[in-house]
Amino acid sequence: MRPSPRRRAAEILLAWEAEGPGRRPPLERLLERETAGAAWDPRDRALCRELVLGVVRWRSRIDAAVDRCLHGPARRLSPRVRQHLRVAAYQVLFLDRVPDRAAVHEAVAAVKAGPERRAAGLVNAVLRRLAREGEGPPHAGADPVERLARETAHPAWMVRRWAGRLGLEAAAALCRTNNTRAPLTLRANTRRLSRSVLLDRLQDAGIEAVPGGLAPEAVVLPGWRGDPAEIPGLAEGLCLVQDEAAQLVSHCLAPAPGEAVLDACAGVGGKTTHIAALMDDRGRVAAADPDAGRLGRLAENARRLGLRAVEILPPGDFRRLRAAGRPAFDRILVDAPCSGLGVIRRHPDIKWNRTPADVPRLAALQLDLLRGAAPLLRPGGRLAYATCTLEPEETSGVVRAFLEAAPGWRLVPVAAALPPAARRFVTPDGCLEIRPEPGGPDGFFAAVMEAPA
Ligand SMILES: C[S@@+](CC[C@H](N)C(=O)[O-])C[C@H]1O[C@@H](n2cnc3c(N)ncnc32)[C@H](O)[C@@H]1O
Repeated sequence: MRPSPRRRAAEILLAWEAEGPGRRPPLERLLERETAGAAWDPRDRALCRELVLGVVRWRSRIDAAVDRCLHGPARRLSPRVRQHLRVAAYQVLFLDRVPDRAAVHEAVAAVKAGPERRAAGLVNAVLRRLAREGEGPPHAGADPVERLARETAHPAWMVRRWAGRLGLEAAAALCRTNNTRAPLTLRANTRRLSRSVLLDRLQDAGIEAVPGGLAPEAVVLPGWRGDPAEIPGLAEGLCLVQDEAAQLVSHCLAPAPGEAVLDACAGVGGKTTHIAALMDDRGRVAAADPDAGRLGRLAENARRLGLRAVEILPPGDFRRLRAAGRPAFDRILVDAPCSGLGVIRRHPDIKWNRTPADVPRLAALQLDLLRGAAPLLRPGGRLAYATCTLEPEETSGVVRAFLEAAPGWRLVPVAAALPPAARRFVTPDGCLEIRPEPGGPDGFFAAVMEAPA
């Protein structure tokens, strides 16, 4: 039977919220798993995705609006009913293309068909009132941070952090950008074809495609709303999905053909495969990660892209290589686990999964990983550090702490390795630091350090 995107969206949200903050599975993983299979129509899959991400993006505002129509906190509702209400409320409040009555009808029918059928009348009344009255007056509290947090559906601790560092106006711009749609960006597999040939192919297939403004391999699909798996050429390995900021990180590392490179936190290999392509697939790119599932996907990606220089190490922490007496690497990339506060636009679940304690905890792990990578580098080798966050503790703070305890090491300015258009994101001390802007790349940080010769 054809799955219902609205009902499945509510089920995905229910599964995501079953755990508390910090323990919830990444929403992207749930979405992939729950919308896989031939029974799904690509448009239904895209709608389910839109609903899940939209509800999570606007979660606190949706809840406030529902509570107002409920005359009481939504907490008294069963978790399943609450998710059906949220999915319908998102459509009523934020999705113009869906008629309100269709959204209300579907939610009421879904509740009627489930174990809490007695709540169907309440769901109907709440959603009809919401459709009639909208969200109601905006929050009028005195604290500007609280007001901004409510308006943009962010946790107050995050907004306070940004407002304290950047000022209220810049924090507001960042929060608003986080609620915009991120562009879908591809990286041309330059082992197979040039960016201009990829652009021609996409345009011939009737897809709006433009060259990215920052990375030389980047192609942006501004109007793409469907399932990325449907992009022509993706399955044949002509390109892969990767944000431009992430593409710039591999350029910062500046690997050369024939070198030995370690991608210490390789994940699914977005950067591993880029590094191999930048090396003309000559030399060796060893990929390490503790997560066996991600390494399995990396193997598929490398095969699809036709890259032979990629060598996938058995799952585990790369620091064990030291005891195994592996030969030294010319370059190492530590694309470390981080709070991800620079990629909220793509992963709105990060807003509700993170806690303030994550930032110092992750900063300590990042410093450990850098210190563990340093002995694996040859004298004069280069160590690149990257995170998709802009929190100073996880970016410049880690680099500073590393360099303070590493005599003879120096920071290598990344500008020379970057295309001219990307140099506006280089900080005075030579690191890459991108703050998300509407339509632009993700938030990212990268620094390159050189070992003493
Ligand atoms: C930011 S992601 C890497 C993304 C990847 N480089 C890419 O471009 O697709 C961080 C990775 O670090 C891995 N990781 C987590 N803990 C780690 C550890 N202690 N040592 C090494 N890697 C770790 C995670 O499994 C995750 O895949």
